[in-house]
Amino acid sequence: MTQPVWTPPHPLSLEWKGDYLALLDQRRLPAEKVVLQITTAEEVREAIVHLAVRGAPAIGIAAVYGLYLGMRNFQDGEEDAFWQELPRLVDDLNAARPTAVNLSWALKRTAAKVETLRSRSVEELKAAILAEARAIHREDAEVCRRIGEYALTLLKDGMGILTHCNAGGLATAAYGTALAPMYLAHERGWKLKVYADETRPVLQGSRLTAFELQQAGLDVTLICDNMAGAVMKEGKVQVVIVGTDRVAANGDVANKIGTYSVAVLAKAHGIPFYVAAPTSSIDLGTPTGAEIPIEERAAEEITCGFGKATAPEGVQVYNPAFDVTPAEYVTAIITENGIVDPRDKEGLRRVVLHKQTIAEK
Ligand SMILES: CSC[C@H]1O[C@H](OP(=O)(O)O)[C@H](O)[C@@H]1O
Repeated sequence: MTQPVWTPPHPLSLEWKGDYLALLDQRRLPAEKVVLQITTAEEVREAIVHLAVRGAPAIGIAAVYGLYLGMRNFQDGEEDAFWQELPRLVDDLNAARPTAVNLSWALKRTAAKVETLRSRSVEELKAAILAEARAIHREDAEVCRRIGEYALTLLKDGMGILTHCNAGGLATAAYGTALAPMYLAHERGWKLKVYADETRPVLQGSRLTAFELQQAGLDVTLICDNMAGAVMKEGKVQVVIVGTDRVAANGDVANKIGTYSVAVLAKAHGIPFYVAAPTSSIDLGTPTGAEIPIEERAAEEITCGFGKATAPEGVQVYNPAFDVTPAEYVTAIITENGIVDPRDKEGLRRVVLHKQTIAEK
């Protein structure tokens, strides 16, 4: 099993068990902790599509384990069939969700690694896929810790912090991105007061962020999304920190729907708005936020959330799962290689191409 660099104080989103992938089914949280035993690529794809596993880094990690699970039945001597199936399966897993660039980043990284071994046996190729999955999994925990360390330099003991959606341990291998500084601050005895937006329609904030932080003993207050402006106006919040699914080359940020509204409110109240972003979420190949594909999800997430009808039958619904916050509303992007102004294109390139990236250590 891949051990994260540190053991977070809550259930892990995913664990490799040697011959299957254990996924904490996040659709059942917070009421039930159900662990799925995943043994096929199709099961991984379904888990990503239906948010049993979610969060940009976590779906990238899960997808590469899925690639291994989908290729592991090939035998030596079946090299032609192996090389025919690999790109098809990469594309199939990559199509599970369009917005989080970590999904394609993890799959492309693994496919590129395996490509360098084209002359090897099927057994060696399969071993290389699994080794890359475990490396990406392991690196994520270290990346999150470093994001937490940098983010902590922007926070002060006693601050009120608002966050949106879940960019915590349940969205990553261990500690999370936006939540990483909160866990580190807690370990250092700081008293931060976290305001978690419930984050309609799938409620990642109330079901996951509030769950994680409460489990860890942190001071978390749950609010409805439409209360974010009020808590800012009342002086309860001194900083906002969120995760991201994709940062474009010009610093525009795609994140859970509602993030743009929070960013505009933060700007209106003179509150710093930070985005915690592993460099695997920074996509220099996408020029601006306008080119980031925004996933639209089923109307039922809004009209019949968690099985209770709350809208008239047949009503028209618009359900984009993400929105784009223009760089001008982002105070800074916090990565594992440093803190950068989103409008500093050279700065974004620098942190992404940083010689000290975890992968190159
Ligand atoms: C560090 S996770 C980033 C991102 O992923 C979440 O989306 P979803 O729950 O739909 O996978 C949310 O946008 C988080 O901020």
